[in-house]
Amino acid sequence: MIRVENLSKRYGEHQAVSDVSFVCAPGTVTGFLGPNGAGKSTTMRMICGLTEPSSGQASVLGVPYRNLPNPGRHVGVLLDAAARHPGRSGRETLLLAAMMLGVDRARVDEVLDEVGLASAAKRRVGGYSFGMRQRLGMAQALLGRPGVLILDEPSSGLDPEGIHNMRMLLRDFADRGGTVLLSSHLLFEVEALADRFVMISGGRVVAQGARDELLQERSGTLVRSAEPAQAALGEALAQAGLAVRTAHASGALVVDAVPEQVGIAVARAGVPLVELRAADDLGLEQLFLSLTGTANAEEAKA
Ligand SMILES: Nc1ncnc2c1ncn2[C@@H]1O[C@H](COP(=O)(O)OP(=O)(O)OP(=O)(O)O)[C@@H](O)[C@H]1O
Repeated sequence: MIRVENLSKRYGEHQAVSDVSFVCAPGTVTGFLGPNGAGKSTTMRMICGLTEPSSGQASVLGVPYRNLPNPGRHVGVLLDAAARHPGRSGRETLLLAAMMLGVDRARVDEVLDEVGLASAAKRRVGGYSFGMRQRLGMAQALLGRPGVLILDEPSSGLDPEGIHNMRMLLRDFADRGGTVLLSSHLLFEVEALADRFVMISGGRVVAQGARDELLQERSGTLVRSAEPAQAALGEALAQAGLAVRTAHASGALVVDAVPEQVGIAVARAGVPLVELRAADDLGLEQLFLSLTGTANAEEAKA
């Protein structure tokens, strides 16, 4: 379990993160999404005790990260894949980490295998590609058999096969009861994997929830009555103060409300319906772009 409560971070005049709150439950993958500069890394660093929040708090497994005894045995963290000693081999890097964590050496070969780095394990990290460093970072995060994973842009630099394998690995991890928080600025990287999404823009959470919740909340309700009752339907919606966003040629209306609100309004007016459902004309990608803006937050700031 990861709990983030009203986290904020100010750098001088710049508010990098504002009042961010969310919870990641065991058995789920949470996709933390936002454009460059949105505040994802800063939030994750605050969760892991690497950046001091200006206000608010975060806990992992019920306590602040810094209070976890031997945190690597509980939480696997991948924040900066580039930060590895270039002169050591991948295997040496992990053997050292295993010694510090107090895990057996056999686990090193297990995780090298899991992330697909076994064949390059004896090569110096300095010669690794960015994607290979990401794999190594992932291996290190998994080393202590943690129950929680906090991963900043873990897919960046990976080839399609690497992305696929990582998705499988993380899905399996969550299905066995693990908690995963992973960030990305690209929706497609996490869309197929995440159970919940936290969307952040300009340091603020602009939406959060499961895919269907997010779409349902914002895409409205499609409602249609048989021809003779169409006027009555329009009146019933107006009386209930529900706005019609789109009127389709078929007579169907898309209303800015959840299906329950529309259902109650038309039932009160006694209007017979032939269709009532969540409108699905808005995809997650469109929602993400509309909420976070297509512009790069760093560029917008400049
Ligand atoms: N140490 C720091 N000092 C000053 N400003 C910082 C610092 N770290 C981050 N920022 C600023 O805070 C904002 C949020 O940055 P952050 O790295 O958290 O965003 P991000 O969503 O992770 O972006 P990216 O996808 O580019 O990594 C940015 O405007 C960034 O310039």
